[in-house]
Amino acid sequence: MEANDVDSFDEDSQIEKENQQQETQPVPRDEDYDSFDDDILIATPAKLPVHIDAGSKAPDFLDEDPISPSNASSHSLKTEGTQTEPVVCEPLNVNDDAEFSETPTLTSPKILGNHPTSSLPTPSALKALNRYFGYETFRPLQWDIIRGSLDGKDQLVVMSTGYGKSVCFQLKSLICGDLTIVISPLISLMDDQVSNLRSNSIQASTLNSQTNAAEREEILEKAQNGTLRFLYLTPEFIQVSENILSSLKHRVGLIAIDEAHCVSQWGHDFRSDYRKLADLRNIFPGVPFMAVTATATAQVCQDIIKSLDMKSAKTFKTSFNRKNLFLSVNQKGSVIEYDLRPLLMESQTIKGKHFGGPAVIYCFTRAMVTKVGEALLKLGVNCACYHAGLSEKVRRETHQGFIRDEVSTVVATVAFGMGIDKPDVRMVIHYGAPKDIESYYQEIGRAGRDGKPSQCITFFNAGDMVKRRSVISKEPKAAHHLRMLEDMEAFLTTNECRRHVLLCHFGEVGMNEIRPECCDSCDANIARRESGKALDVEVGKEARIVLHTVTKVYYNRKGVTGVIEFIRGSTSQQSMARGANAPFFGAGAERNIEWWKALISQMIISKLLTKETTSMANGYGGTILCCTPAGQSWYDLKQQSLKVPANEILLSSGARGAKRAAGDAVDKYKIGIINGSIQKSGEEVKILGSTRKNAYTFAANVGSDDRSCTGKNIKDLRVVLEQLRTEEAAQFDMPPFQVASNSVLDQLVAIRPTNSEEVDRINGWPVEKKRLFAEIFMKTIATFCEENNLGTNVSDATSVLLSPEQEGIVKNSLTPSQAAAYLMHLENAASLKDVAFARGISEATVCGYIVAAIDHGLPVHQSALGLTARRMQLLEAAINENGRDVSRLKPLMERLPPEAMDYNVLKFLMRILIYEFGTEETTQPSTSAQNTTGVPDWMAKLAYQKSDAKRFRK
Ligand SMILES: Nc1ncnc2c1ncn2[C@@H]1O[C@H](COP(=O)(O)OP(=O)(O)OP(=O)(O)O)[C@@H](O)[C@H]1O
Repeated sequence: MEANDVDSFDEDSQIEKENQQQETQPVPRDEDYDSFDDDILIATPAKLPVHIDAGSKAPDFLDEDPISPSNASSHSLKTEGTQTEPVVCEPLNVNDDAEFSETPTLTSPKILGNHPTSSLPTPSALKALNRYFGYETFRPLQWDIIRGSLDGKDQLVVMSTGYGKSVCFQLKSLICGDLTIVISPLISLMDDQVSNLRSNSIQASTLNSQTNAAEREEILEKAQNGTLRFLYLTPEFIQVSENILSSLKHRVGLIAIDEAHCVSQWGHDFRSDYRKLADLRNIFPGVPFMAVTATATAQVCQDIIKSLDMKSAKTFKTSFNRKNLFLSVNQKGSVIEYDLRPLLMESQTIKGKHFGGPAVIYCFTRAMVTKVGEALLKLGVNCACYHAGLSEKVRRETHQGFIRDEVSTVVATVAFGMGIDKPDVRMVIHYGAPKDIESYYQEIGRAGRDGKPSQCITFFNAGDMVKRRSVISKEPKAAHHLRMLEDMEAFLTTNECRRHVLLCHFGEVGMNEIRPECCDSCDANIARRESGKALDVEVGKEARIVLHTVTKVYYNRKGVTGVIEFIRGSTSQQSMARGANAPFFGAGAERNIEWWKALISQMIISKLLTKETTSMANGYGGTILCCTPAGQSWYDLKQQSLKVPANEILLSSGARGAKRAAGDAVDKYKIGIINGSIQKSGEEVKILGSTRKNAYTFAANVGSDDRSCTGKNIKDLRVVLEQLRTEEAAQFDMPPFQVASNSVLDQLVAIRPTNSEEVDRINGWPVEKKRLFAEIFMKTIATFCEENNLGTNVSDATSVLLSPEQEGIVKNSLTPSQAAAYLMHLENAASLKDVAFARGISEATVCGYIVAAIDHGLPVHQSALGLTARRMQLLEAAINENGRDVSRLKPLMERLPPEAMDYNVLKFLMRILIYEFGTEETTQPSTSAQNTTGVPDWMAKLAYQKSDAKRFRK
């Protein structure tokens, strides 16, 4: 194949340069990339003397028989609803005997008899959950999985990131008092988990290349005498430690394989030593395996089961959907600062600017890590870099600094992937296209593991994909990885719901609808729908031209560039314009290259076309555009209609920069928009009423003198408790989130406990943490509340500025998302941007939520939302000029000075007016002259008499 037939990996074709801003950097060298193997340090342990003690120490709280059905039956089923619902819980058919021979081997010392445990959580299990994790209930599937391990079964657990896999494999030893071996890929990850367990007084250790001989002996002693509950090992360590492991065989009750997708060659992080883990069955016959991962397709699941020899394994799966993550994609510009600055919070802490909380920025190469790090330092962000080219010491410091909140942002290669066990990461940014869709899912999985809203933003341009392809094409299993990259590209370029594209990769369907708080595509579609713009574009005729060119002109052997050149009648492709092809040559000349590229992207997403990799005569790799079987059958069946999701490019005429049309063909191929502008003459219009029916009251005017609590001092209390958490963490040498999670802080602020009964109501604070820290937190709360005249020991501190009637409206008339965003605004006088950051959603979505609150007459903060008297007066004038027609925002916006108003402010002011004056519906557009008598009194007065504001209280 000739070089000019395909889209080259190594240089962008002329046509692309013409239309896209691409990075001009050369394709990076191999050593510029990090694989997570870089983080592993392997050691061959010395042979050690082995002591075996027969007794096993059960935990002191274990005062009941953990498996007694009679105990279990006295308890109701306790499972907590969470962000992701389980979707599958059945055996996978790997081979014919996979479903059978479910016989727990009784040689295992810790398998609890041959009778199955109760289907309800036992008292001892609930007690352990509460004591060590601070929770009262299991999340769906957790108990089923723990039960399976108590019954000695092999299990594969595929649970979304942040769901609570650790509880699944940690509870067995805490109930039974035996030892769980946890196999984990990274030393840093093991260290974090061990430190977390120890901070809850659980005996846990790790053996790796960095453990010295004396420590090793001590750890083995504890493992053998039954004191140790968890021993974390890397798969590489296991390969060289048969003697050590054999010495523990009477103690081990469970083998947990964390990040089990590393077992599979079809996973995104294959590790050859993971594949040898089935050998452990010879050392620990009958001990159950629990393989856990957050990212596994059906193919990877089957591979794990086969490779680990888990013939009768049950597979548990939850949905891959992480509802609290907002997904968005931005075009990457040429100046890093310009791209990242808008994401920074306006306020800054003493430690500098930040992205609304801890953030991780992933880059493709080490060089890019350095550049982004430098850009952030210039912007005043307290950040650190992490990649495998840095020394072990520097990496460890960065990691520790991040989990201890000393640096807010880490800029990293994928070497900083699975090893981040920090629950409160608020933003994950990919600066450059991610490697593939599974790596992307794993990396964004670091965000919001505490369940709170968090953002995942990718910056990319077409050049990134070219570079990615170039690197992947040299890797083993290139075809498989290129397919995963293709799914990544579909995610990045889609106009449909991005979550839908992501979940489809993992075989989860049914998410393809427009939802708020989901992704930027959904937001754009919501805005499009609200403003009456088209959601779909009819591109049937153009799609036929593309398919004809791909299949009949080039026989699936041409890149995107060449295909578009032919369609647009470029002289470089003139030689192909013969015979039957002549009318199609130049048939799309009236549209520009960008438009055709957007169409081809949509056709790839719709699976009518695909990109395939090929090698060119010059030795380089490249991609060609091929018709899929679905595309071929659409074409053969002479289909004329194809609707694809609209975007701004496809909705535009695409005429900019278009070349001269060749022949008459052009006129035949006109684009058709399905949904046009909504309002046409004679349609229903809304006229603003002329008399005020309700008086709207702003938050500043709502009485609070007689209330003990305001949004401001609640916010201050939160800051005081955060500071206390940092001080305590430093004193106990642990990360702040281990002292108290953000959710615990939220509850402390809401309840403001000053006695142990109230402290006990706090969910997610383990007993040991309460023992260590509750007293100091209670003292600080009591002092603060006294000084600020705040009530203590209350359960609901949310409705601080509202009357009981308004509280009822918030609870009953707003959706939970609307209520949460609205209360955040109300209690903190937070701007749209602040709320959007805090909740990890777009400003447009927050705007919609606050509009819903205004529609119910709930107060908002004027200054936080930019609702000035001048703006209201301008709007009033524009409404009058528009015949008091308030059905559409656009005509009003056009009458306003551009610098005076934005759409969000316009929406708020308009809804306040509608709340006050109501609307009259008519089919006759009003032609009445200006009517200035309708200017609301409150706004006119506010402009001149601020002190008069109280008059407008309810
Ligand atoms: N039953 C429960 N109730 C409430 N919270 C829980 C429960 N079980 C676990 N969690 C919390 O969920 C969060 C995530 O748990 P965990 O670290 O085990 O996630 P994970 O599934 O291992 O995620 P990842 O794949 O990202 O490492 C933790 O904050 C944990 O305390």
